[in-house]
Amino acid sequence: MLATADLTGVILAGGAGRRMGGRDKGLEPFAGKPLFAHTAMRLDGQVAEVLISANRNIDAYALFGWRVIEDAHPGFEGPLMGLYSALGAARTPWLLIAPCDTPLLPQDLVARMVAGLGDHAIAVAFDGEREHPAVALVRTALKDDLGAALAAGERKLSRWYARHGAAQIDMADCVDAFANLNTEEEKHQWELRLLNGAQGVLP
Ligand SMILES: Nc1nc2c(ncn2[C@@H]2O[C@H](COP(=O)(O)OP(=O)(O)OP(=O)(O)O)[C@@H](O)[C@H]2O)c(=O)[nH]1
Ligand SMILES: [Mg+2]
Repeated sequence: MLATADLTGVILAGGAGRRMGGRDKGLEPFAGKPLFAHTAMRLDGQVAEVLISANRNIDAYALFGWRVIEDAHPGFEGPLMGLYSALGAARTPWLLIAPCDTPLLPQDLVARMVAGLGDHAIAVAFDGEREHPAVALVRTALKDDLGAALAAGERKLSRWYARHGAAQIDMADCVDAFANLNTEEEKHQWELRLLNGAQGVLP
């Protein structure tokens, strides 16, 4: 069984945020703090190190104290590029990625992902209906394999996972945990829901 010391947590915050007016989504205020900090704080303490995968406003992200990793190839190539860059920066044999815009991920995310990994090299979260490829546990040794896939044009997380026979981690009991705030409207709706009684969901 993997221990805290074996894991690096990575918050993917390097996207273009097109559906949020092109703004840096991770830095958008949400329920009192920047969106990315919700997930980063949740992982902190459950992993050896938290990394922030970002491509803009590096100084603003760095203010929070976590190491910031820029994509190896700039140009908003997608989350697979963020994963590749983080695999190169990690000092542990395993990496757990999570998006910057899912502030409600379960408190015990790390334990759940680790428990369901088995002897796979990748585990991906599953909400009972669909997979969430940006919530995954990945073996750091796959870096070169991913580098070759990227060089061959691959840009889709799920397609690269499929090559390695990823384990599915069933989280059907907490579908709301995967609430994904892509637009200003979604962010607003979730802020209202939390204010109207869902407090306690957030740390
Ligand atoms: N490091 C890195 N992360 C990325 C990149 N593109 C997307 N992501 C992250 O991957 C996760 C899922 O991406 P999306 O929800 O599509 O976010 P986005 O690309 O910023 O938003 P849209 O432009 O509206 O699609 C988010 O946490 C993004 O920050 C990238 O090129 N590099
Ligand atoms: Mg996108």
